[in-house]
Amino acid sequence: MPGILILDDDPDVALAARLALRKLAAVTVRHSPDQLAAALDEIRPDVLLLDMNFTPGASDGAAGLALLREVLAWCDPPTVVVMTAYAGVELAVQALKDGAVDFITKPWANERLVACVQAALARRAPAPAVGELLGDSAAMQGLRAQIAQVAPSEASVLILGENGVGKELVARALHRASRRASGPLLAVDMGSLPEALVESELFGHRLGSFTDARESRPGRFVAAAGGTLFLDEIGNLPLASQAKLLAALERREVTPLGSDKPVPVDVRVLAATNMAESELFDARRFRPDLLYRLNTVVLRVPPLRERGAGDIAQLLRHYLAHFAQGRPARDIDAGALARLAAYRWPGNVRELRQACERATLLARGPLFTFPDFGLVAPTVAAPEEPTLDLERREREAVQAALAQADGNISQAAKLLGVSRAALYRRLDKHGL
Ligand SMILES: Nc1ncnc2c1ncn2[C@@H]1O[C@H](COP(=O)(O)OP(=O)(O)OP(=O)(O)O)[C@@H](O)[C@H]1O
Repeated sequence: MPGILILDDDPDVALAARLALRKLAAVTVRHSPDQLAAALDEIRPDVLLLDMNFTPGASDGAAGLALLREVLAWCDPPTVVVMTAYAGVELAVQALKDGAVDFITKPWANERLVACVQAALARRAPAPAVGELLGDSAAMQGLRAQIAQVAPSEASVLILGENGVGKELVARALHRASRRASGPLLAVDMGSLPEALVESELFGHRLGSFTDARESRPGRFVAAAGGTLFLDEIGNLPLASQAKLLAALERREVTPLGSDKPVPVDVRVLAATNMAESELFDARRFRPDLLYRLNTVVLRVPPLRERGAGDIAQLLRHYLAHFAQGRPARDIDAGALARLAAYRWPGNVRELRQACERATLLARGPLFTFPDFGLVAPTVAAPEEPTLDLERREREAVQAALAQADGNISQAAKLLGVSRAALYRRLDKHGL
């Protein structure tokens, strides 16, 4: 089960967050920054929910920012979501620049807190070599050249590719090489955001504009001012909200819910989807005018299986060394390397990364063998007695759905009748 660590000196706030989040993950609470290092070591949380002030009366967030930097310097750090007061929007923006993935303003609506942490869990912080898009195949060299070419412009970029191929890394690389690099890069995952919250999330809302709007809140367009807004899983944006997004992009202004005053915005928009292009160009699902606005440049990130054995070997070496945490990593048995290179990798680089973590934890021999990676070899299994073991059935159902959806997480989640985040949790649980 994934883990969440909450660090807040206010016991009431910490308890409220723990109760709201306990269905998502194992939640641990600590109240003092002095306990943080030990807790990270012991729990290895996937997400850290971090308060920004720990001294009575202090509100500048300096303590929180220092802790944030400390946490992100850890090997394989958790994804960090910071908690600020509404008045602390500038602080939130600074935290995003420094590497937090999101912020939540206090007091929060529980639904928003859950959506925000769910998204943070699903996009578990990339490895420290973040942004380093590894791979020397012709396809990856071409992609890096395209990134270098389009990054300095203000053009909207649509990033296409299967789940786990590295679309978010591409977005980060574009931002870093752009003129907005010193501004924030703010990612919004449309796949994990409840439909009812999409517009308030993007455009903000005024106090009382709907039942749960207990405070005014700046939307993501405003929070990303001077930087880049990355709209992930854009294919999940409800049709009703697509018109508003189009208007925001065209007029370069947003109108928060409950307000009639438009606010000018200064962001570059990057979008990504794992949808097949045929689906995306289906006007019943996606407005063509919005699509043309978003796809000034289209970057296609190739699936791992098409990048060749060299890229797979390079990524394996990289992630095995990463998870060895400074200890010498074992070599991979030659037969195993050949099988890994021939494997289909339906979950792409994310699956490879998880397989490396698993192998590092579980391998016992002098060399890594194929079974150490816990991958399901594409062989036809002998018919077996039907099993009543619930865990095993769940694992098999997840594998079958992934195979049927050809590795597409959204589709597999739909087949299973669960959310994407719930599916990610199960993938994690079963080491898939
Ligand atoms: N070329 C690469 N080199 C190194 N690591 C990579 C590369 N591509 C992806 N990764 C790693 O694989 C994981 C998944 O990448 P990322 O989240 O960018 O994929 P994605 O396409 O955005 O996935 P999703 O569609 O599920 O949101 C991350 O841990 C990322 O660091």
